[in-house]
Amino acid sequence: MPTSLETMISAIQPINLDAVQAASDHLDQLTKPPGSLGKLEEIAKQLAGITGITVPKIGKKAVIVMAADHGVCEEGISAFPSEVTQQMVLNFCSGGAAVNVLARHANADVVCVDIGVNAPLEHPLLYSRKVRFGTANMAKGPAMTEQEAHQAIQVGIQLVEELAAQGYTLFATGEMGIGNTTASSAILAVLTEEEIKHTVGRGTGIDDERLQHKQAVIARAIELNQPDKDNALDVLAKLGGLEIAGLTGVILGAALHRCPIVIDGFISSAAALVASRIAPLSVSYMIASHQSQEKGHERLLKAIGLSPMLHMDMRLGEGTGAVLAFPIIEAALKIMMEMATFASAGVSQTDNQTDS
Ligand SMILES: Cc1cc2ncn([C@H]3O[C@H](COP(=O)(O)O)[C@@H](O)[C@H]3O)c2cc1C
Ligand SMILES: O=C(O)c1cccnc1
Repeated sequence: MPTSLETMISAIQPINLDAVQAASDHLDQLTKPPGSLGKLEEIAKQLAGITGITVPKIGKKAVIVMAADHGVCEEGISAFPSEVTQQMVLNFCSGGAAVNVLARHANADVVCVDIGVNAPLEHPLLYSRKVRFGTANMAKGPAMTEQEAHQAIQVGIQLVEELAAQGYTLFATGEMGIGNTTASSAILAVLTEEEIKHTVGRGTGIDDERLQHKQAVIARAIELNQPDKDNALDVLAKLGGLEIAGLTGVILGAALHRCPIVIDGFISSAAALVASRIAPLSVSYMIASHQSQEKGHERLLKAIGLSPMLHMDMRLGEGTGAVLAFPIIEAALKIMMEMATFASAGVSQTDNQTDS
């Protein structure tokens, strides 16, 4: 691992357990049976631990949508052509994609990043951080060099640093890249030593025949590249995508800046799995938003140690599930701020008759 990345990773701190305890004590004073708000309480405690503040305030919110192309598309593994990636980037920039709508609903900003789209793209709202014009075809050789994977991770880390300086405190992962469920499935298979048939799904909606072909392409890519399962950076470089590497950086950057990072669907979770292997402490900064319908996502979340809060039968990516979770996260903080305590409301906290 490059020393700059090692230094950064060693700067990630564990979450503050005193703040978690203080939040837990406060929750138990509120007018409800202990633990009865379930995951809302877990989120409130996690936010306290992440920020080190019992009842933190949320500043600006952003979903970072990393976009890149995949050389493996020439194998015919998606239901859509690669050109859709660049077309969707312009759609994100003009505010018309699903994630734009849901981000507006959650009062969050969409930060769209060209980290490796296979076309020269320009738009006043686009963050141009291209590492290269798409990956190489992983079925014929490594998708990218380790140096490029590292560069893409740094793009993500630096972007979070920039946004944190502008007052953003809550982040979500999003992505766009035709072919990226292939890359994500391959990463999942290698890092968890899982059989390919359990890690590969239909992505944009391929039929049975194409699904079998997709599995065969992934098997070939793994056989050819021989990624080292104990070296997540090697796996990321050989099988990954530039947007997946960029999101790994976003997750590490959020952990470094003590900000919660909401993880979207299958592809975002592949980036989270890589982050968890490179920097295990980063997991406590992650909040899993939803369970995607993509096959393998449940396994992927389990491998990281995350439990999703929403089951919406969604399978889009872009950060759609993650921004949908923003209002729930804010609701958890409102509970901490606005609920009356047993003492202030004059509500009995114990059954005195049983006690006596
Ligand atoms: C119009 C359109 C919008 C999307 N937004 C996200 N994805 C999602 O689908 C792609 C992954 O599926 P596969 O691996 O099968 O290509 C990614 O771009 C992902 O973000 C989209 C796909 C399409 C077609
Ligand atoms: O869960 C996802 O992120 C997903 C699933 C299918 C296609 N694109 C994205």
